[in-house]
Amino acid sequence: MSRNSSLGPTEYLFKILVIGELGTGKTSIIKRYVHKFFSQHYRATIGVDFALKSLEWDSNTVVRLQLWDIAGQERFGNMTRVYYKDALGAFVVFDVTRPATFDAVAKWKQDLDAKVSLEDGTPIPCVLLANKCDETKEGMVNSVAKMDEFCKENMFTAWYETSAKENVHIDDAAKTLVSQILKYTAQNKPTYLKSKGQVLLNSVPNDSQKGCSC
Ligand SMILES: Nc1nc2c(ncn2[C@@H]2O[C@H](COP(=O)(O)OP(=O)(O)OP(=O)(O)O)[C@@H](O)[C@H]2O)c(=O)[nH]1
Repeated sequence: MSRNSSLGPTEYLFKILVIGELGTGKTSIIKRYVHKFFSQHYRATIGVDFALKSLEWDSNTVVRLQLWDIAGQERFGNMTRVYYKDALGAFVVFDVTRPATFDAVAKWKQDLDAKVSLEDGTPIPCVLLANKCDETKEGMVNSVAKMDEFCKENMFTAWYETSAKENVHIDDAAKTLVSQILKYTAQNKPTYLKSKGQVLLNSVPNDSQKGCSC
């Protein structure tokens, strides 16, 4: 593998939130993505849980995702502002077999956008996950056109039908989210990374940025 510097690849650490109603599959999606594992057993998350996923993005870039698995019941608590602080991306998850969980998506997104934003005031990149697609033969509760429109109205970067059980589209959704964050960080480095408290390790110095950018 070729490296463009003796300093090694640039390493990013991104804080990513996973939010949505109770039992929609947030923990299961993270377990599938990070540990390649699925369990039917349901144990509600209390407060928040964490997982770390490392991605060799390309030969010059390593991305570490710090995944914050936030309990569904937290929408009614007063800790979300604390949990959301300095997040650079988010997934909002709903359960395609329970329309009420889709009805709550806009509330989660509004709560998110009210409490965290990018330096320029725009919402952080956020991907909507229509989870448990393995359980619906007819497909989505909503049509593709309706989902596209909903995402536009609510400023989601993209949406995917996912299944933690059968490992459908989880990697794709994560790639979309990470590429959106990288696009933003590439345009706003280094002040953005500094101000958000992100770790940028082994950064390749350029003319305007000598030495450590941490
Ligand atoms: N069929 C199917 N079941 C799933 C899928 N994802 C999760 N489940 C099941 O749904 C239940 C809830 O999943 P969790 O991952 O614990 O849900 P959660 O969103 O983390 O729940 P809270 O911690 O309460 O917010 C569990 O019984 C899982 O096995 C999926 O893609 N397909």
